[in-house]
Amino acid sequence: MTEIISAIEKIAIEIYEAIKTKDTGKVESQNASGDVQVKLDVISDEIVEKYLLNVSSVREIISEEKEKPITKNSGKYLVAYDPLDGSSLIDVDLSVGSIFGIYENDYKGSDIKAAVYVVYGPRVEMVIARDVVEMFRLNEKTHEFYFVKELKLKEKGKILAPGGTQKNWYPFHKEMIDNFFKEGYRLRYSGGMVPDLHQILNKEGGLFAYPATTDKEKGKLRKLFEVFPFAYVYKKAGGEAVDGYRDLLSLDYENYHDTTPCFFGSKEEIRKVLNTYKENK
Ligand SMILES: O=P(O)(O)OC[C@H]1O[C@](O)(COP(=O)(O)O)[C@@H](O)[C@@H]1O
Ligand SMILES: [Mg+2]
Ligand SMILES: [Mg+2]
Repeated sequence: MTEIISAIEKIAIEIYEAIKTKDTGKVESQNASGDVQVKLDVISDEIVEKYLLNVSSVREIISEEKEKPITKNSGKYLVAYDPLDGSSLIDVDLSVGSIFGIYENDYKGSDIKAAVYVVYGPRVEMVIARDVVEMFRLNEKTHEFYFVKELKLKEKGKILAPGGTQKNWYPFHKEMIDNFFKEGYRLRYSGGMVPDLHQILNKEGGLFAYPATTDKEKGKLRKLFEVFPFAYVYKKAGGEAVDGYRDLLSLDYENYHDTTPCFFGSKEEIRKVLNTYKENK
């Protein structure tokens, strides 16, 4: 596992360099989810592949940007990754990220054994979730990551990241979100999953929601590359992560690019989500 983490450190430094220097334009191609790709999606994916395929303990990798996995004939771990999450935000200079789920045997929620994400913002920060959740920061002079703090969620927070197109929210979901705001929660949503979830962890509580909507019954965020890794991080940080009804890490998948509605947050906020969804099943 440590050789995977040191590979991700090198990946983060190289992607950060690419973000600062490369063209943010779009390419003709689309990824496996049908998203239009920006050049940096492709460049970032190539950087991840270059390093991860050279790690002896990695047997297989699969990218959000590719249809199928790349398999070697030895190694213990499977890595599912989003090389550049929120890439459409780069040309407005907002923070973006990379997400890595480290699995054994398969890519079900219960197969995930660790998760790592990187935030490319005013600083570069890396969060590693194993038994606990630890945050590191890049020293841009020495090119080394140094430990900053452990990330823990309190029972309840004060900020809310309500994703999805609001005109397509189910009425009961809209009422639940409105009630949080009536309780005084502050809106904190950038459209970048990584910085939005990183903010809640650093503020020690709150709720991120990307629900089922009338136009996207299964939500938008991808199980293997985005949802299971962050579910692992939030649960290890003392929070919860559900699809509205079930623990996200209890979910299986059918296709590599399956999406799911997802809620990540402090225990109290997730209890409210579960109660609301149960009443409106
Ligand atoms: O623009 P929307 O519908 O709110 O969706 C925002 C979500 O989509 C994403 O940008 C999808 O990420 P990708 O850039 O990897 O496709 C997430 O980062 C973010 O949480
Ligand atoms: Mg993504
Ligand atoms: Mg992406």
